[in-house]
Amino acid sequence: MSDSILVVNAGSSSIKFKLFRIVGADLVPLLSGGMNGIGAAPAFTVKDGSGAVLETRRFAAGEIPDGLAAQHHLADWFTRHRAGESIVAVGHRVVHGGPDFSAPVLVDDAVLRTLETFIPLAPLHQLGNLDPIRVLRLRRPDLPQIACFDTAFHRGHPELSDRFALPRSLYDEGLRRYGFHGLSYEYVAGRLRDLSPETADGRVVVAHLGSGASLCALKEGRSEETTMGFTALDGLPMGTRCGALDPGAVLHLIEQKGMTPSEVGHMLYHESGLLGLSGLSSDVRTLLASDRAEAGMAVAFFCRRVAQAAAALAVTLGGLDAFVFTAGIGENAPEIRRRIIADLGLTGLILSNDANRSGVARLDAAGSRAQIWVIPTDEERMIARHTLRLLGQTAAGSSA
Ligand SMILES: Nc1ncnc2c1ncn2[C@@H]1O[C@H](COP(=O)(O)OP(=O)(O)O)[C@@H](O)[C@H]1O
Ligand SMILES: CC(=O)OP(=O)(O)O
Ligand SMILES: [Mg+2]
Repeated sequence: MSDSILVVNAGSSSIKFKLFRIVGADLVPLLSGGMNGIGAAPAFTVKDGSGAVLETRRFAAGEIPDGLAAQHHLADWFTRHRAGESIVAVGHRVVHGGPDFSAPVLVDDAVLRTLETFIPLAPLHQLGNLDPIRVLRLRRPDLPQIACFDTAFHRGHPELSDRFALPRSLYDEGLRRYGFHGLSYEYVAGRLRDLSPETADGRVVVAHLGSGASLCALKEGRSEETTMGFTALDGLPMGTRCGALDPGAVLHLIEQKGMTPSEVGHMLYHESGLLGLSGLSSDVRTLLASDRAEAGMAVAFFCRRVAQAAAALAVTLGGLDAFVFTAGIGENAPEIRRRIIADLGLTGLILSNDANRSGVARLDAAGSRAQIWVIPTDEERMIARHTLRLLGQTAAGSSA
C-alpha cells in the first residue's frame, strides 16, 4: 500500500480530517470527514476522495460533549476502518504560531510547550489544535507530526502592518498584528496563480468569510496586510466574534459594569458578531431566511464592514486588480457577495448577477474596474503540501 498523509483541522466546534495518498509529487485525496457540532448536535461524516458520502451518523450532545471525545471517536474509527493505511506523517492546522514560527515545524516536546503558551491568544482554537497532537503522540509516538500555522503566511508582512499604536516595548514582547487564515490565503493565492497568473502578480484582496472572517491584501501573492491582529477577534464581525471594537468599550465593561475579564472574553468570542447583533443566529443562512429587522441589520452590518475593510486594504495596495471570495459564506452565499460588491461601488467593481448565481469562478461584469472571483479554499491540501515538503527536507537532511 502506498504512503499517505493525514491532515487534521481542529476547530472550536468541529474537527475535520483529510487523508491524501502520496503519488510522486502529487497528493490524491482518499478520504475526508470529521465531526461537526461538538457538544451541541454532533454529526460525524466520512466521504471518499470524490466527495461521495460513505458514512454519516448523528449523536446526542452528551455522547460527544467535547473535542477530546470527538478525537477519540475519529481515532477509533480510523483504527477500525483504516488500520492498514500506511500513514507516514500527520499535518495539523495550528492557529497561532506566535512571533517565531514563520513556517511549518516538526512537533517535539519543546515546540509543543511553546505552542501551549499561545492558548490564551486563540482561546477558540489553540487548545483544540494541540489536543489531537497530544492524543496522537500517545497513540503513535513514532509518527512525525507537523504543525502548520495560520499566522505563518503573514509573518513577512511589512512593519506598518505588524504594529499597533501602543508603546514600543509591548511590540518587543510580542504584542503584534499576527493575522490568521494564512493557510487559506496561501492556498487561494496559489489557485489564483493557476487561474490567472498576471492577476496573481497584482493587487488582490481575498475575503475569507466563514465562521471566522478576515480579509487579506496580497501583493504579488504575498500577504501585505490583514484585518485580524494579535488575536482572531480583530477586524470583521464574525459568527459570534465582535471584530474591531473601541478598546474603551472593553474598559467600560470591566470598570463600570464590573464584568470580569473572562466574562468579557466570553462575550466577545461567543456572544457577539452576527449572533449578538441579531439576537437570533450566528449563521448567515438563518439570518438571510429571516424576515426579522434585527436579522437584516446584522447582515447589512457584516456586508458594510467587509466592504469598508476591503476599501482600506485597497489603500494599502495602492489600487485593486482583483477581489476574491472564499470559505463557507464567501463560496456559498451569492446574496452576501452581491451586497458586499454593491457596498464597494465606489471602487468601480461591477458584479455579473448571472455569474454570481451560476457557480462559475469569475464573477465580474463587463466594465468592472477589477476582477471578481470565487475560489474555494482548501486548508487541508495546503497543510498536506507543507507536510510533504517538510518530510522531504527531513529525509534529505538525515541522509546527507
Ligand atoms: N449556503 C450557505 N449560505 C450562507 N452561508 C453559508 C452557507 N454554507 C455555509 N455558510 C456559512 O459558512 C460558515 C462556516 O464556514 P466555514 O468556512 O466552513 O467555517 P469553519 O471552517 O471556520 O468552521 C457557517 O457558519 C455558515 O454561516
Ligand atoms: C482563525 C479563525 O478564525 O479560524 P476559523 O475561521 O476556522 O474559526
Ligand atoms: Mg475555518
